[in-house]
Amino acid sequence: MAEAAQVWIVDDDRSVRFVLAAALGEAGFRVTAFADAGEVLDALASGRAPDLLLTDVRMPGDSGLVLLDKLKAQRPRLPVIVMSAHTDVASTAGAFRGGAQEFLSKPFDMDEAVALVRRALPEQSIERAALPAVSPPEPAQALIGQAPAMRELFRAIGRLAQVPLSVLITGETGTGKELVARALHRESPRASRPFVALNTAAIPAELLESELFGHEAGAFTGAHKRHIGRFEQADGGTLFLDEIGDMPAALQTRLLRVLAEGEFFRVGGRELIRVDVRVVAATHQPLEALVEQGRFRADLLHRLDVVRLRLPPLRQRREDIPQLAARFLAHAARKLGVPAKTLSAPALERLRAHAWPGNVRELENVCWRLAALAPGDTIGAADLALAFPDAVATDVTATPADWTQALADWARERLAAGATDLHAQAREQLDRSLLETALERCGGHRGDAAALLGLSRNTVTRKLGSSRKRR
Ligand SMILES: Nc1ncnc2c1ncn2[C@@H]1O[C@H](COP(=O)(O)OP(=O)(O)OP(=O)(O)O)[C@@H](O)[C@H]1O
Repeated sequence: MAEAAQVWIVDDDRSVRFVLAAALGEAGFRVTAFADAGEVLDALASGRAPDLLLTDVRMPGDSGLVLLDKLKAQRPRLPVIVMSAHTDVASTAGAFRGGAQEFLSKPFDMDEAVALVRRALPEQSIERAALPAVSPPEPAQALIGQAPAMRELFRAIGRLAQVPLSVLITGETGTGKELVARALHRESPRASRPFVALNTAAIPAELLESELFGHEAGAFTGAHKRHIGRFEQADGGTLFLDEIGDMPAALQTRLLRVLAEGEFFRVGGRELIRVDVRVVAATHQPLEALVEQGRFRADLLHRLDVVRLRLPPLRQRREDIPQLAARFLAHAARKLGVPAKTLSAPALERLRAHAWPGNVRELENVCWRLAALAPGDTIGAADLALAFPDAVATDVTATPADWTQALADWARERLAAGATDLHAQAREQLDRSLLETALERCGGHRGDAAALLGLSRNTVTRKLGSSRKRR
């Protein structure tokens, strides 16, 4: 039987201990609360240990930061979340420098606190916390992939995690770039230090510099307090820069310098900050093309792109769809508290045929909708309409964009060349491709091929006859 992850809370405020313990207990964690640092050290000395510890800063006796120091000396890999109403520099920067995984400012929202605990826990313990004892072990965020390209990728992650080289991850949106970056971190000697992610495209250009490098109080209008940037937060760990192609030019120059020198000033600051950060960048854009257009610095590309990992789009690894869908359906059912559903063979076949412009994220969303909306235990092909709400996507067997485009190009060319029999030609080719593919899949069995295509056996026989005659 899998055990829930152990979370320890240290706070001298009894009401904080109470509400946190209740929320975390409800989320499936086993929680022990302590009123001061001394109690925690005693418990550790007696051989007990948590999977994660949440500590207040100001407490009678040892402060949370002193406790953090002592804990890190004994258990360097233990994730610690420091919480405080004092979001001043001494507390936040001290917490991160001391090796805290996260900082939680009080007062906090309980959902936020639970989410932070989930994020900070090592994957294995999340798995233990999130799963009811009867479920098969299934890591919440593990990368799934049987396709050859994915297996090759996993091997590369294993090798690359050990060396501190910069990695550039490329792939369409939703292919799992962030998951790969997290895996690189988790498997690396930096695993006990923070993984910090920043989506360059999601932050307004004027705030990006201070988000990355921090700022001093009064550095600009509105900068009331000192702010510790992502580079500093990630010290000793990994900084994941998503959508790096969207970084403004001036900041590219600054980033390049910081990567070369490993040190920087906060915005408006005079203190030179040195950090040890492994940068993993990701992009869905062709950076070489951006370099040619003068929108991305070639020297920055070379610095980030020491090793490149390419994530194939889902439509090029359709063999992974059944396993991914099963995982997402099971996960969604657990989270929604509904019975787990499975996909019928025709439904799965249709999912395999879909073009997946949104890749794994799109599949994940579809599975969540099916888990919530499909009426029975088995999801039939007709139920898929529930998960593809807009008109274009409703029919998941709709022609994939790549060949309709090719067809349109072909038609344009032929029409320009004066052809007048396009429809007959295209239809014959369409019939032939569909029939051959379906027959190949069914080992030549016409009845099965007809069922797969949604045609009668007689129609298939007739079409085969006419297509053979014409060839
Ligand atoms: N191979 C995989 N196995 C399991 N889950 C995956 C896999 N790839 C992606 N996912 C899931 O799909 C979703 C999208 O993945 P992720 O955010 O890593 O993609 P991304 O390429 O970084 O997207 P974007 O380019 O939009 O930032 C996440 O919920 C992730 O957990």
